[in-house]
Amino acid sequence: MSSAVARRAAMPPGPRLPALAQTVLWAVAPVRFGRSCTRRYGPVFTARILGFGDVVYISTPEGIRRILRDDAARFDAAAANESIRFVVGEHSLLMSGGAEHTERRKVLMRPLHGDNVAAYVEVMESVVEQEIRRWPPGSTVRLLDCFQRVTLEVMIRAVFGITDSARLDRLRALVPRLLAVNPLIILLPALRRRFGGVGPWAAFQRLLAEVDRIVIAEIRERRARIAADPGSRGGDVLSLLLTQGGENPPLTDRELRDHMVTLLAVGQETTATQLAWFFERVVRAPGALDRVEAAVRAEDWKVLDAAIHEAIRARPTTLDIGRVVTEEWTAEGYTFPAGTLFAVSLGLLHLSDDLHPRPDDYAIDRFHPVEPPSAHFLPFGGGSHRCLGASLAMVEMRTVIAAVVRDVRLRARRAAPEAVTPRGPMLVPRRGAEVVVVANRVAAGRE
Ligand code: HEM
Repeated sequence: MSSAVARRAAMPPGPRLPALAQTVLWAVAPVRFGRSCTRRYGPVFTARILGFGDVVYISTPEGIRRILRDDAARFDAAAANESIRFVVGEHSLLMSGGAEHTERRKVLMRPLHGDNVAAYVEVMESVVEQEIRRWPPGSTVRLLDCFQRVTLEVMIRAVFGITDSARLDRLRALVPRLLAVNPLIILLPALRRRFGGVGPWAAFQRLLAEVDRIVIAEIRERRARIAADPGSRGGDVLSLLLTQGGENPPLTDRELRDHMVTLLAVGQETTATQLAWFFERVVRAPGALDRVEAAVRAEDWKVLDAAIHEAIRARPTTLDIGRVVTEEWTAEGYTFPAGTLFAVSLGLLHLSDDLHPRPDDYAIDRFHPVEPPSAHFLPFGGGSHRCLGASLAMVEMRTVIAAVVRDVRLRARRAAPEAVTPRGPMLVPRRGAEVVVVANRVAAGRE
């Protein structure tokens, strides 16, 4: 037996299909592919994905806890994020590990802390109100597009603190194109060539350069403005990063740029997509929308959070997070060599029949009044890489949902659930969460 065959024999079982066929199934319908492999081979299986090689999927609570917490020092998250280094930059939190990661995280933690985030609610309310006014009664709206606009606006104003209207307009146009980066250039480094200035890489480079110019110009101007008048500092994340005290040396323009683009890359589409899935689920589950409306009226935030958590469980925006093990590691009856790539599948954990009975049903009571054990539900990951924007995301989702259900009555455009469809790194509702606006108290022109 060759050593490659021997190594593969020692790996967890997985589909025998050729790598190309597995890659196509994984790329077209990742949730269906993951769930059918789990049913057949169990919660630890090996898939062969072109561009990545053997990928070990793991969705047991014990395995996930060990990778994210107990044995975290033996796992490298940055290596698994390598494919997006060219977007987020070398100073990004996503590109660091160990002590360097701890340092970078500390820097970003304070501005994204719950107390600061509460100050963004006013901006969020005004942004969502403006969006809702554009939904005339009787019309069909694609909520994913609407919430993309809302979360981008919140990001530009509350996180970047940009008020210059020319810059705002330009970023509004550029960012969606930047985030819709052609997945082929993420997966296939060989395509990252300029080919004489034509093709997806050259186009992406031009886009990134323009976003960088705007972000760096904003950083420089803000730095100068705050230096001239410290009282002009805003409460946004960029201003807080520019003025943080302590022993740390001030952040360079490039470091700030990488932090800001990272927040944009990981925070905007996730929240928009999760909001779209929330309504896609809630308008279809019998009684769920009424329950959410009653909770908002009664300011019963526990029920609203339960409804949000259940939507995240039932419709994850990404199926897994990547880790590369840096030394031999024994778990789940296998010994994995250093360099093994793991897909830590929070999505498959949340869809497990054993841990969440009838996982395809949307049921708010799964999370209320008693929540499932924390090892069975990790919406924002865990351990040293746990989502830094969890407070911001939860506050934003509560605020947006509360505003929508207070003023608007929605119903599903079609009874059938929308299919889960990959779009870039996100799993989105195929029709963009289409709903019909039954009534709207604030639609433009009604007063
Ligand atoms: C519903 C929305 C969101 C979900 C479901 C979500 C989920 C996650 C998950 C599962 C991770 C862990 C990744 C890992 O361990 O490798 C993560 C990391 C991260 N998230 Fe979020 N996220 C959301 C929104 C946000 C927002 C709004 C921001 C900030 C503006 C943000 C910033 C980050 C950052 C910076 C990390 C990297 C943390 C680190 O590596 O130390 N996220 N997120």
